[in-house]
Amino acid sequence: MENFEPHIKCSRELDVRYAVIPGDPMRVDRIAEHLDNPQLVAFNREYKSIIGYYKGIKVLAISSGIGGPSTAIAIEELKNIGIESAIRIGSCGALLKDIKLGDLIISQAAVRDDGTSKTYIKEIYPAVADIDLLNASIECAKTLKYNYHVGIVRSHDSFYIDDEEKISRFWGSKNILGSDMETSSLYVIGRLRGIKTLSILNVVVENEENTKEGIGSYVNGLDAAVEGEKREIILALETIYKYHNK
Ligand SMILES: O=P(O)(O)O[C@H]1O[C@H](CO)[C@@H](O)[C@H]1O
Ligand SMILES: O=c1cc[nH]c(=O)[nH]1
Repeated sequence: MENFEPHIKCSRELDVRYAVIPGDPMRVDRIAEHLDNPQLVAFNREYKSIIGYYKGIKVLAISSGIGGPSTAIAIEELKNIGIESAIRIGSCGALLKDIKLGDLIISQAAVRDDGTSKTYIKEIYPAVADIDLLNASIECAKTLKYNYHVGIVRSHDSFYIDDEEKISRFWGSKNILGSDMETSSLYVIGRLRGIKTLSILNVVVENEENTKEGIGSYVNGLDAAVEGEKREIILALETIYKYHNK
């Protein structure tokens, strides 16, 4: 009998090593457009999954939902079904002014300003990308001629707190490139469980732009952030292809 994981509702029978992980379940459908023979696997809670092929390589696309807790559950259950490498394709706010809408941030490491990863291990344990996936993605981004930045991001838990602007300015002043809500959990828990991880982020809010308005225009499909999303999908899939064939 197939042993389905309780939240993601996927099993080892999928026989897949690579996962692409957006936060938003709707982004899974947009990943499907880049795969051959995409098939819906499951849609339970925030976890929507499809399986398909990219240039002959089997890939699972599965949403993580928002934040560390749901991401942690996804990583744990993906490990159980045999995933070896996972690339997040997320959206983020830029913390520096030369990083523009639709630019990609290839996250080398993350500031652990989330709660979830701290429940696993103390903050002196670093949140860093897998070096092979990181290098492959940089090479692919160069070949594709995308606008990209490589550096450290900050993952946080609270979107609408009163002093978010002040906090963002502080981290920007420390040369942190952008902020999201999942990269640090992905990197720490992935590392602890032996899954190679990388997080590629699409800038949907520029530095000092109003966060709510920026995200609103992204979800309404109005601007360069939509092109950025397409690019991060292609970059993640090309990275898997390059890494697989190294
Ligand atoms: O677009 P996703 O991948 O969900 O990423 C970002 O968007 C959500 C907030 O709008 C958070 O999950 C944040 O990390
Ligand atoms: O500003 C932003 C935009 C997206 N996601 C975040 O976490 N912050």
